Amino acid sequence: MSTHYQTRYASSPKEVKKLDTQELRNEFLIQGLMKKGEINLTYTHFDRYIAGGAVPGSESLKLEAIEPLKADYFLERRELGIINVGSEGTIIVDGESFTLGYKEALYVGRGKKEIIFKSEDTQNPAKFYLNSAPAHKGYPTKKITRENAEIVELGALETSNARTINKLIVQSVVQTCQLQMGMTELKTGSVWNTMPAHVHDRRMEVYFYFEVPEDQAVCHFMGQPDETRHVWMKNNEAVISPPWSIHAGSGTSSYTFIWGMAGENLDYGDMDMAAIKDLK
Ligand SMILES: O=C[C@H](O)[C@@H](O)CC(=O)C(=O)O
Ligand SMILES: [Zn+2]
Repeated sequence: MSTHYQTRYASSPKEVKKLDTQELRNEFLIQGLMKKGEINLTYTHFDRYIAGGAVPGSESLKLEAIEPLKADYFLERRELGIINVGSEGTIIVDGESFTLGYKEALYVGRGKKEIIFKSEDTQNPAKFYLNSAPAHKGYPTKKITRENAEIVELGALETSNARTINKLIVQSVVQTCQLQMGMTELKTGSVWNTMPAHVHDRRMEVYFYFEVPEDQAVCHFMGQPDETRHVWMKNNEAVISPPWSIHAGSGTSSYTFIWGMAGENLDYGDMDMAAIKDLK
């Protein structure tokens, strides 16, 4: 078995308020997603969202149904979003091949039985970042690149938050049940993401940081707007954002991250903004 998983239970703002640094990290930080020759998943009890990574080495990797799904195959009652953050690789969905270059995405709908991951060059493997949510219906598989993504420029260099939001798996681009995913790239010299910050109690979210230089870090902010906490993060680490929490970050350099969310609606713009001056 090359598919591994860990479980995270959901927590309330009341308990999170009392956590120390390590306890906070144990609840929300996800490390070790990208291990060569393995699939590493985290099953969260926030909207039963799964986040993880698949890094096929010399052998291809098959996505197996992990025990908590109690399913014959992974996508029996789920949908899947994949973004490649490594070298070129191929995903074979019930015999149909989709090759993903760097930063390209694939949506796979409910009901697809066999998902296989392969790297083109096993020395420089593909790194597939995976998000999955429960699904009520099977929608067609679709590859998404920059050409068919919805791209929005936000922020300014003056406020250190100039960034490009690449909406990849969103309702204007591909039909999904509840999954939404995209990638935000910080402009050189800009370090703040998702600032001004927001919450959306209707949806949970997971951030996966990459293109963080080896000797740099991203300080991720979470918590209710008037009760924030921070989690220091390295390259290729993810962090769970409960639906009641802000999710924003500031880096010691520019970086890129993937956001993914699920819950009550598919409305990306449905956010409750937290004014910067009100943050505590
Ligand atoms: O709910 C949406 C997500 O938090 C992100 O898309 C926000 C983001 O990438 C940014 O502002 O930099
Ligand atoms: Zn958000």
